[in-house]
This record gives sequence, C-alpha cells and structure tokens, in this order.
Amino acid sequence: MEVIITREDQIGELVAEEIAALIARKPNAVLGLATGSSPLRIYDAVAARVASGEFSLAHASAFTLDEYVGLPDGHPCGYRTVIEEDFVSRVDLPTEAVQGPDGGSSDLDGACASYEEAIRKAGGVDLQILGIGTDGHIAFNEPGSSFASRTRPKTLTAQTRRDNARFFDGNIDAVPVHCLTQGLGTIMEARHVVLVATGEGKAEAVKHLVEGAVSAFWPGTILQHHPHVTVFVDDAAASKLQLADYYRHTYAHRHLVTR
Ligand SMILES: N[C@@H]1[C@@H](O)[C@H](O)[C@@H](COP(=O)(O)O)O[C@@H]1O
Repeated sequence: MEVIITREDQIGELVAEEIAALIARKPNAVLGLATGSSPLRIYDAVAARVASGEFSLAHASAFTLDEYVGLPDGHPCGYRTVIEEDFVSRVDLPTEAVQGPDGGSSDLDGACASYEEAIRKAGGVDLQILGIGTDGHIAFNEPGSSFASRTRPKTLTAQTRRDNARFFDGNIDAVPVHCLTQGLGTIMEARHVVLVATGEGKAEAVKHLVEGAVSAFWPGTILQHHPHVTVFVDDAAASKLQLADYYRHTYAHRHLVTR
C-alpha cells in the first residue's frame, strides 16, 4: 500500500495522471467509479484533461460500486444519476458503457449476479476509485462485511445514513435503508485500487485502513492484502497516522525507488 499525503487540490491531478497513463497503454480500459464527495476533484481533473484533448475515454468503459435500493429511476440521489452528472456527462465516455447495480430490480439477488457477470465479461476493473466512509466502509460494505463477499444487497448502518443525509436535504428518513454493493471480494479483484480521503472526519478510518489490524469491523483494511493500492490523503485525513513522516519521506524520494 502506497500512502501519498498531499494537498487536497493536488489529489485530483495526481489521480488524473494515473488514469491518463492507464488510457495511454490501454485505451479500452475498465474504470471503477465511486460516488460521494471524495472523488469529485478527480472527476474535475479528468474532465479538464479530456476537454483539452490530452486523452479520450471514448473506448473505455466503467462500473459503479453501489446503488441505493428503492429510489425511483432518475432520482437525483440515485448513484446512477449522480455518476452521470458528476462525471460521465462531462467526458466522452459513452453513457451506455457505464453500468451500475440495478437497485430498482424486482429480483435483487439476480441483479447482483448479473452485475458480477458483467464485470467478469468486461475482463475486470483496471483502476478502481474508492472513497471511505467514516466507519471504514468501502463501497457500501459496512462493518462486519465478509472479506469474501460479492455484489449483494446490504443494510446501511445508522452512521452511514446520517453521513449521507446531506445529499437528501439533511433528512435521514429519506435515505434508503438498503443498497446493492460490490462485495469486498469483488473490489479486491480490481488491478489497481486508488483510495481518496480528505478531512479530519476521515482520520480515524484512515488510521485503521493503513495502520490498523485487518478486521471485518473496519472493512477497508482488507486492502492491506491487495498488491497494488494507492491511498491519497490530505494532512487532516493523515493526522492520526503514526508513520506520516515516513510516508511523506518515501513519497518525496519516490523517483529513486521502485515499488
Ligand atoms: N457508498 C459511498 C462510498 O462509496 C463512499 O466512499 C462514502 C464516502 O463518501 P464521501 O466521499 O462523500 O465522504 O460514501 C458512500 O457511502
């Protein structure tokens, strides 16, 4: 796991560079997209580079991580709508090349199985963007999620519903109780995982993610077992890391080492 502590406004550019390098060697790359506020600067930076002609996502495809269950089609908080507005509509990635789990299906288990199959058929995810919840969840894999889990229906914790109420005009009762989410086992198959966390509210989750014991209680800790993870954090999110100075030093001398 590589930990990069940098200014929040740098993170978007650094991840956009990773994406540009991926597209240069594989124009039909498969991206894993995350919703939430953490990836927004990445999407801004990628949109600017695509607009300037630096690279194109016309041959790429993408899978989203998760979706609420029970929101009507086109609901502004539905992750399909959010990802379309925050990212897809701003780049040349064709809308039909972006898939998400179908939280409106009458057969939720079947929808999850087809989603797994679609990811498999696409050859798996090349670069997965992730945020992290204050309780350490990744996608919607809440504390206690099995490390072997695949895409499935889950129940959201009260804390996640409270955190996400800000997208529902502050009304926690409007936040669905259930969701569909890629499992931890699914996410672990992405070839490169890029996790972004900023702000003091994420410091505890980041401490567990990077330096804590691997535990289903802090689901993101499974990433310690992944061979290629890059964690981008700002000073506030890094404030509880015991080896923060070491990560800064390593990053400053990155050009001298091979991973
Ligand atoms: N399902 C999403 C996660 O994918 C996201 O990482 C998390 C953090 O969101 P934010 O980046 O807005 O803090 O929120 C939601 O629960």
